[in-house]
Amino acid sequence: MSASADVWFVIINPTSGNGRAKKKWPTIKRLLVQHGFHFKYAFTEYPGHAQLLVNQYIKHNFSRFISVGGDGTLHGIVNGIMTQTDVPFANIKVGVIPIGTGNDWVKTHQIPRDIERAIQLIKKEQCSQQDIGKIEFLNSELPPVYFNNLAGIGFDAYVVSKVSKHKNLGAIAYLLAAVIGLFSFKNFNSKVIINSEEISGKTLMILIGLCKYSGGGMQLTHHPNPVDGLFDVSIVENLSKFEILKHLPKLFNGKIYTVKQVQHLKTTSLKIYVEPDACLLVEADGELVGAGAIELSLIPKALSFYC
Ligand SMILES: Nc1ncnc2c1ncn2[C@@H]1O[C@H](COP(=O)(O)OP(=O)(O)OP(=O)(O)O)[C@@H](O)[C@H]1O
Repeated sequence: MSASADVWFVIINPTSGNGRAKKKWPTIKRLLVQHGFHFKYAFTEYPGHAQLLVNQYIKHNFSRFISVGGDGTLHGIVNGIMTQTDVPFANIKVGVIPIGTGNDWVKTHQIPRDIERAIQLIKKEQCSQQDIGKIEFLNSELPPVYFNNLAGIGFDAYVVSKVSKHKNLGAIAYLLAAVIGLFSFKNFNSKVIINSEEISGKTLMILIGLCKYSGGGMQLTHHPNPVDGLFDVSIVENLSKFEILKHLPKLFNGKIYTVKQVQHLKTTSLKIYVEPDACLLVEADGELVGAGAIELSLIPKALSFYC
């Protein structure tokens, strides 16, 4: 393979946006050529493939990647960069053409949903560095997972496990899965070690945010900032189903901090212990990544994005 730092590598997830990425690829390819990009490309063939492609192509000197897909595709690319040891993370740059279902990460960075405008933005080659989160599983052999948007344990991960069958409905799928999920999810006991403090009790979910939006436009943490070197943590205590439904609009309008059963904290690291038998799922950037107790740490301004 010809190695070149000047050639872009484009990763397309054909399933993103309910198949829209595959349909739109001929248009995207034509626009990339029109805008003067020299690139190689590959379609992901299975979940997890984006990470392997990035691992592999970094070895061949590629340092500029473009994600054509949604938050899950970008998550794979981020993990491909963070799990390789050939090149310093800071030398790799990522652009995004958002064509997924939720497209939550791009909202924080105001990356246009319009394909040509997204390409023009990448073409400007102006980068911003962003904090990246690392999740380590305390009671299993699973490898660490990195995230660029938001991670969570409990109800939100349960929703992620249910959302795929509704994705044909677009971003509303997350809300629908949340409402349906309410009737089968059971709150759990947790212990969070954060800023030398221990917070224990019955919990609905714990969210660890870097960027503002998740779940198709929900705002689940208070004032997250992807460049401040801090996680914005929401510990959502024992809300009943009725209370969740009552507060539903606050998940979208940024007023979650007004709900008294939600504690907000900022930190660079935390540990979350949960009942071992509850088998609580963990999600990162809308992808299911594991289950059980976790430790999270923040890597300041680890990655550069065209935005
Ligand atoms: N060829 C493939 N077949 C099946 N799944 C794939 C394939 N390639 C990638 N995937 C998986 O598809 C999932 C969804 O991708 P992605 O998140 O980009 O799209 P989306 O779900 O439509 O958008 P969003 O996450 O923004 O709502 C990811 O978990 C990814 O690992």
